[in-house]
Amino acid sequence: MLTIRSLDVIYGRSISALEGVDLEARSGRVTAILGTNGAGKSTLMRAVTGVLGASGGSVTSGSIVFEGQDITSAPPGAIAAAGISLSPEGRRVFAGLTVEENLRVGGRLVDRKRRVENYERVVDLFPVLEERRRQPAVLLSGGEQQMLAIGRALMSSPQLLLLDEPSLGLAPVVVQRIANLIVEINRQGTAVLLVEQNSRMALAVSDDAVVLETGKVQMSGSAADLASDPAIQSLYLGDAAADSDAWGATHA
Ligand SMILES: Nc1ncnc2c1ncn2[C@@H]1O[C@H](COP(=O)(O)OP(=O)(O)OP(=O)(O)O)[C@@H](O)[C@H]1O
Repeated sequence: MLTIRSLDVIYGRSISALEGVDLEARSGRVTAILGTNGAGKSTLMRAVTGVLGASGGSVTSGSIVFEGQDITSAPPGAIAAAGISLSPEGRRVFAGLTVEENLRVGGRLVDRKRRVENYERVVDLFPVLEERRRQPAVLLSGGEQQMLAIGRALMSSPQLLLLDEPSLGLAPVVVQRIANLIVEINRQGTAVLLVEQNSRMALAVSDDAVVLETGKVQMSGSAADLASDPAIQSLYLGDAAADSDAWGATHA
């Protein structure tokens, strides 16, 4: 579905952020990208969604192909139209707009009939958004804003949903809910590419996983294999995470 080959990204003239990155996100699956601060996860998200230029980055070699279409240098609108949608890090809902208006913005690229269907799907997944639909997004809790950000991304009927740090800053019980919802969204047929510092949660909901370190892929494979790998356990699923709670939700 999404195939990234030998991708190199730099910021400015020479700051290397990604080097020779290979990644495959398959249809029907959840793929996790793990890595500590500065590993290159956000850079990869920017490259896939076509917004690298806005932060001074550029692809210097390699390719990003989605459903057979080369999107390596495509503008963000074309990438969205091709079927990729992002729920950004830090949620970034439109604080002054109501919940319903936020969702409508997410559905602006699809026709009215599809928009109504997608709205029904979103409020089925997140009933609280229907209850709060006339309230400004700023009044929602952190977890509800995360649900709104994911819901807004789903409004464009993506084939591939990108989730950038959906657990960031949320309480463990809310992280658990978000994790369950990721599984449900995937079960309904949407492929998911999940960027997470909360490795425990990410590996629990994913089929496949890639570990990035200083811009390079250190390891990739099935999430189950990675979760049982001693190096991953000590580096990403270590005691600090295990002590905090089942989902290691203190990574923010
Ligand atoms: N706009 C930018 N200009 C210059 N360097 C940047 C820029 N954005 C990121 N970098 C550098 O690129 C590298 C990868 O950063 P990136 O933000 O992609 O990592 P990350 O894994 O997403 O980390 P985090 O979880 O902290 O967001 C880092 O060395 C970072 O300092």
